[in-house]
Amino acid sequence: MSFSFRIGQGTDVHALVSGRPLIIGGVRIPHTHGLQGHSDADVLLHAVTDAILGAAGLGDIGRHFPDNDPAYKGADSRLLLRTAWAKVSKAGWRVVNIDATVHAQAPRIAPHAADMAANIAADLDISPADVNIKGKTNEGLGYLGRKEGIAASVAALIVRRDGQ
Ligand SMILES: Nc1ccn([C@@H]2O[C@H](COP(=O)(O)O)[C@@H](O)[C@H]2O)c(=O)n1
Ligand SMILES: C[C@@]1(CO)OP(=O)(O)OP(=O)(O)OC[C@H]1O
Repeated sequence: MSFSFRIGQGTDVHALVSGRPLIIGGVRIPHTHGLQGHSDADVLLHAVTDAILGAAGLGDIGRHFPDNDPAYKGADSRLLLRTAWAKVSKAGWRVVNIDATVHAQAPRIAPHAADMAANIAADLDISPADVNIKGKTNEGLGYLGRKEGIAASVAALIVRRDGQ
């Protein structure tokens, strides 16, 4: 029996604005500002979605959920992630692990990392132990350091038994 492994990577960035809730990894975090976007602007889930789609060779989030489609206005990004995962798993893939970094000068990510990992693991049908979430400041530098936005970068490894 042989297996094929593929890696994918995803990145995303959204602007921080007042008057929006801050939702990262499906966790609503009390904060002065939230992320702007067509959907709920969950920067981490968008990067995870791109990473699994990329690993499977299925394009990107905008191809599957166009940001000019009214259907996705205010969309819950967990639903988008689950929909993308359904397409990837239909092609026979399983996720081995997810490693993610949220680039945020503020707020702190560490207190919420376990809840974010639990959400992502539930949506990808894996164990929370296979999802690692890290927070990093930008050391005050650039647009991230000025708290004008939050970015995320994600690596995903997927596996499929050959012949499927
Ligand atoms: N938004 C953030 C930023 C950082 N952390 C935690 O602090 C550690 C040090 O971060 P530096 O950017 O100063 O290297 C980092 O490893 C995280 O544990 C965080 O939780 N949230
Ligand atoms: C999530 C989608 C959904 O329309 O919109 P946004 O919330 O604007 O997010 P972005 O990462 O800029 O683009 C991807 C889109 O698919």
